[in-house]
Amino acid sequence: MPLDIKICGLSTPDTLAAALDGGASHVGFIFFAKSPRNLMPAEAGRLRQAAQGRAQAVAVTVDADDAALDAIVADMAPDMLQLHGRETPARVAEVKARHGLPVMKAFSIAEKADLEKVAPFRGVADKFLFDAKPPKGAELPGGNGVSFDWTVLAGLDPAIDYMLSGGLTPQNVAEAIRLVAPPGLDVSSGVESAPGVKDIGLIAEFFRAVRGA
Ligand SMILES: O=C(O)c1ccccc1N[C@@H]1O[C@H](COP(=O)(O)O)[C@@H](O)[C@H]1O
Repeated sequence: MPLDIKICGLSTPDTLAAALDGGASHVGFIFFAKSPRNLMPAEAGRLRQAAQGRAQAVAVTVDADDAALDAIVADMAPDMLQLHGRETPARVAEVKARHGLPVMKAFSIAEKADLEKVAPFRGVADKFLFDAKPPKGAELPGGNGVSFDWTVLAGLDPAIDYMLSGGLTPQNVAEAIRLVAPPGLDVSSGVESAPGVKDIGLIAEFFRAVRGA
């Protein structure tokens, strides 16, 4: 099965084009005011048009209420919603029913025991994203460029469809693939020259590293 690759936190047409030309299966747009990658829904809606028919456009939200999600869905028309906060299984089910869109639920992982949090979401969320726990005092629940011990994913039920995330870079992605052979990868900070500033060269380097793995 081909490896899913999501380039997340895109905010310009040229870096989005680099992600699509590189072969991204998913492109992510952030809706979180404290993030340097934050977009307004209409802005993401204009950008995401280039991804139509080429990659899944993912709206990344954090404990968003119905009004915020309504605006994102109306103005951006995402293919998928990523819920990156403390959403419960009931809330995930509610969001799916309200918007009729697939949901990727994110989890913060540090040790094997953290994977037990996934069970109540199986059959509710369509996909999972395993990210590192944010560093103490961090403003963002994700997009911190921090990795976790990927080996905790070894032995995970192969029926769990997930993206490995957190601190991936062109330098370490081959090692992540070698260690856990994840079905998908998600990168943001690792393809930036500064927080929130995606770099076309680093995006291309990331795809080269994945292909060479
Ligand atoms: O990237 C952000 O600013 C962000 C904000 C709020 C929730 C999630 C966010 N990003 C997600 O975290 C992963 C990992 O990022 P990184 O590669 O470690 O920088 C990113 O791909 C988004 O899915």
